[in-house]
Amino acid sequence: MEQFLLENTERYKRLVAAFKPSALDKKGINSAAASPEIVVCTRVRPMLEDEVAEGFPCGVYPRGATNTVDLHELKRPVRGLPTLSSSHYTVDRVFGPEDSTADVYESVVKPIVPWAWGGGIATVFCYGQTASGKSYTTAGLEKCVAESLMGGSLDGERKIYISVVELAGRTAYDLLNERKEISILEDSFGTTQLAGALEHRVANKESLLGHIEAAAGLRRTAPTLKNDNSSRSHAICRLRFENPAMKSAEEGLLYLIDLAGSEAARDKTTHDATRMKEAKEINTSLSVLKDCIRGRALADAEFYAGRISKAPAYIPFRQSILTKTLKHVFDPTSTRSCKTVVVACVNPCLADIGASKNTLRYAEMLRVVGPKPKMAEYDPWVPATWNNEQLQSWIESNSGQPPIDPLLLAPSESGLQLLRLPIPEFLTRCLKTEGATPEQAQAFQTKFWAMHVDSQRRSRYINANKAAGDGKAAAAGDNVVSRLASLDSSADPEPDAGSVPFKERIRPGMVVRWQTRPEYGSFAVGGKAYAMVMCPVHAVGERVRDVKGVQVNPQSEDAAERKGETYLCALVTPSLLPGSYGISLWRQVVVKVEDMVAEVLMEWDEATRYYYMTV
Ligand SMILES: Nc1ncnc2c1ncn2[C@@H]1O[C@H](COP(=O)(O)OP(=O)(O)OP(=O)(O)O)[C@@H](O)[C@H]1O
Repeated sequence: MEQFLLENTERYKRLVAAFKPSALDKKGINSAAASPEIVVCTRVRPMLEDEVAEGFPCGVYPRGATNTVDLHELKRPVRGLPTLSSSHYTVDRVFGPEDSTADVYESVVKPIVPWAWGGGIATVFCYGQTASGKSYTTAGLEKCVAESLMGGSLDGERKIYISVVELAGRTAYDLLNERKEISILEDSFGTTQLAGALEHRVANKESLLGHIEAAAGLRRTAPTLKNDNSSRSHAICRLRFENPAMKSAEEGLLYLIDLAGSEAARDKTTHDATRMKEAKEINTSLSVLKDCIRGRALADAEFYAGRISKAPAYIPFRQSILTKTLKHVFDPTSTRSCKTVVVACVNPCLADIGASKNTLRYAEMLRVVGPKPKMAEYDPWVPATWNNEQLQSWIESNSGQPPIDPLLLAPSESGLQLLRLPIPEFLTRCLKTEGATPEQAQAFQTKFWAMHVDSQRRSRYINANKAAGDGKAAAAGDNVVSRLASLDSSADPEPDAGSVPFKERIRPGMVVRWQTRPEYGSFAVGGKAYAMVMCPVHAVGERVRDVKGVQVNPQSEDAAERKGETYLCALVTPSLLPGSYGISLWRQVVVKVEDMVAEVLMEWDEATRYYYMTV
């Protein structure tokens, strides 16, 4: 084949020069319909000196200022002269041979770094055939990331940790610990852990780049993978950002992934049985990756289109070790917001045109055309329908005291966009308001999310009744579900509650902050104690004892005196998840009204099965 190409180079060049691109069809202009959380771009590297020296022409051409790439193959007909076969591929951004890695970084990667820094998950994949520039691009992007992270331009302080692992077949190795084999495990919370992989804290650019270089060196010189080792394994560089000001908040994650070469399985002539098996595994993992990226993009596109699906989308992330490792990027039940960039690297040399064509096809397939985002009609109970102005006004009047400054929390976001903001970033923005406390920020974030979840539940109920043809129930459902939703919170559901001091409307289920007396001192956590009112002590029988074993209602004169002023309460204590509480129904304490400091609003969260404070 190569001989045929070399013999017809001049003809090929003439045909390419005469090529007239057709007007872009639908696929060339549909970028607005693609998911806003994933950017797919193509990077066509320059021709290398040896490729030029061998006499091969270029076969891949970015089309001017568009997002389209033209690819020209030379076909050998049964009879007659060779002909040109042209195809074009459209992605979100195209980088040509003259674009540097810094250009790629500025355009598509730099915007997602603050996302990870703020507590979100950002992932960059470099995909492509062998020698297309994946490692070159990944290494360059890593340098740019190191500069951004250590340049001081990002908001606040973070502790930065790095780990680098290599996935070869079904085995994972730690590239920062002498290539020790490690396990990819799912813990009891469903989080994927790189069990045994070392994580190194990095405090400056040099140490970060030092670790990256050490990992790259180990990948290059792996004894069992001497030749084109990097093309046969995936390398995952994971940066984790811990926010010391928000210890319980979710950590930000930035993944930079140099994928294995995509063409490995086809090159049968140079591969023995082991290599062929390896190649098959690579192809499977890249194919699963494609399905996962598409699945996630589609789920995101549906979210932005305001569609409420009955069940989470099916994303086959468990089908390969690569996507299992990246579970929280792809798991449809994960509540974490992710942004993804795919750089499809292309070797433009005509000798490698078949593999380039596959790379471009793969990239194009990652661009999901989801449902068209349409702004739903404004509903004051559905945050997903709020534009920026409506969101800001809601924040101002629903965020407690002092009100959170809407310009600091949501300067330009719509309700949907704020729902997608990583939680730590939401909290950080709240705390920029003077006088706002971490408890208030947490409670407000929970309130906003609870409202979104309730609005979805309400829509499902109404849709289900509509589908069953019960219009009356659908209409009534609105009220019933609103009332039920309000009863998932400890807030007094009566409309005038706000104007009555809390001590004058104590009721079962009310949660209070209370001043512990010495006998209950150990129940205060971080200086604060919370309890849920159950009933007045005079209402309980003589056998009832409190958490300390002391009789609650001894019918003494003292207790009789305080009839109605002393309550049997259940302890409310912090639970496993950040910001969550549990109610210990059977650990009861006696609380005097005079010791109750303030009413605290708690909400039940079905998903985590814990209670959270609200405002
Ligand atoms: N944008 C570019 N500009 C200049 N040279 C490049 C560019 N991209 C890649 N190269 C060069 O091309 C060669 C192959 O690149 P690289 O090793 O990054 O490919 P790869 O896709 O990672 O290959 P493999 O899968 O075998 O690891 C290298 O010599 C690299 O320096």
